[in-house]
Amino acid sequence: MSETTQKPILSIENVSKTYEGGYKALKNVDLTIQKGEIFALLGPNGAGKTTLISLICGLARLNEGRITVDGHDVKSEFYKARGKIGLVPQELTTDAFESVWNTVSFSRGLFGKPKDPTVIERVLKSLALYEKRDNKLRTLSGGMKRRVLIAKALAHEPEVLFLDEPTAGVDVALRREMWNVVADLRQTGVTVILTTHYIEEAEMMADRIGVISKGELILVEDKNELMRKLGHKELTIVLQEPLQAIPDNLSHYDLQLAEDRMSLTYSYDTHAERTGIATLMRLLAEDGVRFRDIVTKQSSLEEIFVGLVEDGQ
Ligand SMILES: Nc1ncnc2c1ncn2[C@@H]1O[C@H](COP(=O)(O)OP(=O)(O)OP(=O)(O)O)[C@@H](O)[C@H]1O
Repeated sequence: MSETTQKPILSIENVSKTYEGGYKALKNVDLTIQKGEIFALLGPNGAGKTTLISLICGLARLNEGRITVDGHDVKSEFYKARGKIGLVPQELTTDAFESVWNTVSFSRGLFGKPKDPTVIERVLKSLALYEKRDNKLRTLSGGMKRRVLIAKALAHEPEVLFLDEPTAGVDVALRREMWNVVADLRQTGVTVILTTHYIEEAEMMADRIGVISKGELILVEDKNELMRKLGHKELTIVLQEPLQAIPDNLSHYDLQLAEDRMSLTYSYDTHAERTGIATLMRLLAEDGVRFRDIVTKQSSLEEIFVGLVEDGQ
């Protein structure tokens, strides 16, 4: 696809953020996002997700590193950069007695864009809100209110949409509705960056996932690749005597012999119907390989996630 050769819609280079008082909330973050991607920034409370979004949107001061949105530097070309961004907050704070149409039109005006009913109509239709355009906000369901937040953020035709914890504090049904809304946004071509605490939410919505922990972007990976890696575990077989080589009848197993030849490590997929462990043990016994102990361990990625979940509690 030609998209990979295009200039990125968002470029974050070596960005750090130290708050007054000396707290370092972000450390040397590098990230490039291509147009049309749906990207999830996953991390526990306090990891730095909001700080990063605030720097991109100009809500916090950027002192270290560089950020561009569609080629515009967020510091030296703030208005151009900001105009490319739609920011969806968690709560609706606008006038409950205002109509859907007026609320969304007003948001467009805030960015200095001329009135354009065709744009507002398109945005409302894309979010299944057009029928409700004359409704006062207070009469809308929770799901509709959340969609109004997205419509407001899209009214000035941004290139990048930020969703800050789109399903925080919502029930299961509404969470699913939000996932569908984000999936539909893909058709509009807008790039979506969302923050979340939940692995399954990132899995449902995103093409790529970035994991942020204690201010560091510790991992950025294609969603499918990440999920594949996540299901892996390691089984270490501690031997009674050193083994010179892996026996031939075990060559199709993903086995590694330790340097001291005193242990074998087998990497397997926990989601697979058969892990192959029982057969492996039988074949080892047939080969006369005797073992002292067996230890299972999650992959390093799994450890990262377990750590994240524990941190987040
Ligand atoms: N204005 C500020 N001054 C000092 N420290 C701050 C400020 N804003 C945030 N922090 C600290 O920076 C760290 C990162 O906060 P941030 O809000 O970016 O995390 P987060 O990943 O968005 O968390 P959450 O999921 O809870 O929103 C936290 O330890 C927070 O206390």
